[in-house]
Amino acid sequence: MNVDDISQVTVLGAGNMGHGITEVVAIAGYDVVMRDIEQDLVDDGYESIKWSLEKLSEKGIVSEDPETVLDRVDTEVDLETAVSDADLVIEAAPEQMEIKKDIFSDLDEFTPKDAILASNTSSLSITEIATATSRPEQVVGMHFFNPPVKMDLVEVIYGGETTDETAEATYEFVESIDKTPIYVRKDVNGFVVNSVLGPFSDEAAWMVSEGVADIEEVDAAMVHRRGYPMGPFELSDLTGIDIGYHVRKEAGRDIPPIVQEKVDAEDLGQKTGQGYYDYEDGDGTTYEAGQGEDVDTLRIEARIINEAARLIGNDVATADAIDTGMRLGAGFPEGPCRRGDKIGLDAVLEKLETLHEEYDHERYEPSEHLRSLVESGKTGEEAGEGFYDYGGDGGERHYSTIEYELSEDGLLEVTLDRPERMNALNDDLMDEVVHLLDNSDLDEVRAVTFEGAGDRAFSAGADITGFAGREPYEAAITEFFEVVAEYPRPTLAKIDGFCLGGGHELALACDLRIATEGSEFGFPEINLGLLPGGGGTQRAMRMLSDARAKELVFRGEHISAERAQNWGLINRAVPESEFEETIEEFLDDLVYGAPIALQKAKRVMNVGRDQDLEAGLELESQAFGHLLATDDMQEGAAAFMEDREPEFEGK
Ligand SMILES: C/C=C/C(=O)SCCNC(=O)CCNC(=O)[C@H](O)C(C)(C)COP(=O)(O)OP(=O)(O)OC[C@H]1O[C@@H](n2cnc3c(N)ncnc32)[C@H](O)[C@@H]1OP(=O)(O)O
Repeated sequence: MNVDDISQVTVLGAGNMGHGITEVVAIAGYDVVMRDIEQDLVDDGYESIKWSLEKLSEKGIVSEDPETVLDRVDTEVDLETAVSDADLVIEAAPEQMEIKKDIFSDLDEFTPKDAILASNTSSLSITEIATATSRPEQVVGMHFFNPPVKMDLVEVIYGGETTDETAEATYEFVESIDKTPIYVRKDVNGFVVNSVLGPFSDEAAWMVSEGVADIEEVDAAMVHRRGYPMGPFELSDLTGIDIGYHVRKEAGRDIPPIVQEKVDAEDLGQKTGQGYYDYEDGDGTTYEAGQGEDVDTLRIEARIINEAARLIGNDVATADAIDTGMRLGAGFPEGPCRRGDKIGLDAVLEKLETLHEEYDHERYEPSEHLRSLVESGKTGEEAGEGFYDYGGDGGERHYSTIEYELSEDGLLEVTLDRPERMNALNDDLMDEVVHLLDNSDLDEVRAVTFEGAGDRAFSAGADITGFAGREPYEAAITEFFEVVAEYPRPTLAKIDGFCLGGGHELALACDLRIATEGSEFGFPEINLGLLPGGGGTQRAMRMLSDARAKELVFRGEHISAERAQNWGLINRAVPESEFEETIEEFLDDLVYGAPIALQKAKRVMNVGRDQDLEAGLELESQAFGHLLATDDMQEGAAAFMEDREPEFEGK
């Protein structure tokens, strides 16, 4: 079976995961049967899909109308009828091995022989589930995150017998429903995301149990100093303290005393009203920025990074897969491998060794892979190589927050690739764009486009989670915008969705801007007690009237693409259906236009704008004179005379 053979999908289970997966698959255009054991359950699931589709449609996230999507969803109670035509079955039944095995045994009997049988389990062994069938090579893990409609990640897990063909078809199917798959190549407990997440809460709990920090301090430090979306205790309260407790018990791991205390008292988190924080009489979390200045956050991060290294060393997943998984599945600001490379793997190893010596416990035992990286001098970004290659020793630099492609015609397409954060600009992303542009070969590049990954945003601005703990002297971010603005080739921003704050400033640093009609523009910085610090105040004043520029900056409101076009902030606002075509038309002129003339025109216009007319005219005149002597000018004139398209070579 390969992905093109998949047209009919059945989802087993109409609960939160089941109906969410059904909805995602139907939105992508597949026919889906959603099955549960009782009609009431199926009806509730169907209603939930309907409600959710209406919301997504109101927000413009789903363009088809809800009824059309719902037409692709059938509901069923009888298992045999539900799966008899299925090419792919995704089981999302309760997390009990016996239930799963019964289902898979029935699936083996009722589904077509070549159907792929996937389980959405988050904690059970795929290998064991597969033993209930006579075709374990077609059984695979397909772990969605909750809620499937919002969460972009799906872990594709190999069971002991899963073939590459099955895993690849599943991986490609996940891509076809607009989700991001990562391979988990061995059926390890917790797969990737939960394995790496384990030490986050575990080490925090040991630290508090030992009295080296308190709960609020640890949560504040991890959120406000290290940029995690939640503190470890806050997260445990959300997921349920008993869940982590049972995972440790089943894996035979020691239980930190503070966890044992909470479980004994049945204070299990939000669901019982009381956990590490009080949700019944209190307002939940009580930590604040500024607390936890002395917390040793490396203790927690070293264990996370060590776990990631262990997975890589055991061939469970690549560094890239782990980092993607932790960003998309757990909301980490950056993956543990990338973070480890920044901290320095030698420092991480040293921390683990010190802890190991102090506590003599296996949880601090450095993994073989981490040791071997450090021993071979691959200690991270500063050394030029760690988990990733940073271009040390002539290697090619790995980019983790952007993607790019350079076509043969010379179009360099740059994608801001942090869709889970609306492509917010963090230090890595800005650094990677600067590195890419600084190292590009101008003989090969004729024009550059910037766009955002995903379907929600060009970019929602600078990454707000990275602001905490920043010193004023670290705030100089203009280099990034200036490198874009001064790049000697024409640049074009392809804007589809939110274009805010620093994202808006990036768009303004480009020469041209084309947007879909539904896009929104704004400088919301004022609402954060900031001002646009990436050139926005200055560029807006030069591009717009005073009144309009100040309206944008002072009010912090969004404006529509139509208004942005009327104000002259963007070149075109077009319906989504005309977006790519309009861009093609522009790029045709930029990519095949006379490169030196375009370069000179850009420079003269940018530099001349900030000078008086006389100086500007002087610049223009010098550039004009220079162009008269180029081969391109000869070619342009000859093509005109011969009534043909010119072929400029940039000479
Ligand atoms: C020098 C430059 C300075 C600046 O640029 S300062 C930043 C200026 N920008 C902003 O203030 C915009 C902040 N973002 C928003 O207002 C909203 O988002 C939107 C209106 C863009 C969209 O709202 P909705 O549709 O409700 O989505 P959602 O749940 O808020 O966002 C989805 C995920 O994206 C993360 N995110 C959005 N913008 C940023 C950002 N600028 N920095 C870091 N993360 C951001 C969110 O937190 C969330 O993430 P999760 O799903 O984990 O909760």
